Amino acid sequence: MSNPILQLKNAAIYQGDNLVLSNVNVEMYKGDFVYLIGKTGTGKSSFMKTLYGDLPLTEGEGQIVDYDLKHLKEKDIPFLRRKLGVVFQDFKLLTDRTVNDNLLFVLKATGWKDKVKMNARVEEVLAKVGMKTKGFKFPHELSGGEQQRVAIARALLNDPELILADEPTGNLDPQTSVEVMEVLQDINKNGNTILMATHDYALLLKYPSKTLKCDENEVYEVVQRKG
Ligand SMILES: Nc1ncnc2c1ncn2[C@@H]1O[C@H](COP(=O)(O)OP(=O)(O)OP(=O)(O)O)[C@@H](O)[C@H]1O
Repeated sequence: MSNPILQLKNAAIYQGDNLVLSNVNVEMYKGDFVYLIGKTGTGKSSFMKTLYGDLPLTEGEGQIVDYDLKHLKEKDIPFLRRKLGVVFQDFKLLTDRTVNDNLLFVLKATGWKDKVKMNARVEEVLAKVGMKTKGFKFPHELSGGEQQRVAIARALLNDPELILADEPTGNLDPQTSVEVMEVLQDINKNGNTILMATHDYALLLKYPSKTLKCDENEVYEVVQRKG
């Protein structure tokens, strides 16, 4: 088997001095789609934040896309994040510019220079999420589901080895959640690896996949019952 994209061994997740999760052992491989579930406050976001370098890993071992989380330096974080695509519940689009400019902004910030290639890449990722014709719109001219598609397109720009989606459907109605989930399923089928935190059990039942649960300061795999 190839090397894991994500591997945590006996890791502990802290918020400041507060232990949120202990003894975390998780592995993910290329092409996996893994859910992270758990009640509110059980540590899903803290887990995600540790993976993208927003919280330090101080106990246990953690490797993610070839970075060692335990010895991650401040200067490594932008480079780590280039290998990850992070999607948030509240989309986090820049409201003062169009969809195209939101995406071009990220490309510029991550070192792209060639305008022709940049425009082509923007068009390519928008096509992947079914938003090719909406690049000229401002975020406020889009529905929540469309904004989340753009956020997913933004996450795809630098061809990430792992997509971390923290409650990506949390602000969306059930029908729109399914549409966004279809996008995530499509990109997973095309080879992208995805870790998705959610408390939307309807989605889990509709799109069953490996599921990790945060509960009582631990993370463990749960086996879904067949419907
Ligand atoms: N910035 C912070 N400083 C201190 N403690 C925090 C902070 N953020 C979260 N916590 C605490 O860490 C624990 C885990 O919170 P976390 O946000 O990771 O849970 P969650 O499962 O993602 O919840 P939700 O589904 O509501 O987002 C909670 O007890 C919370 O109060």
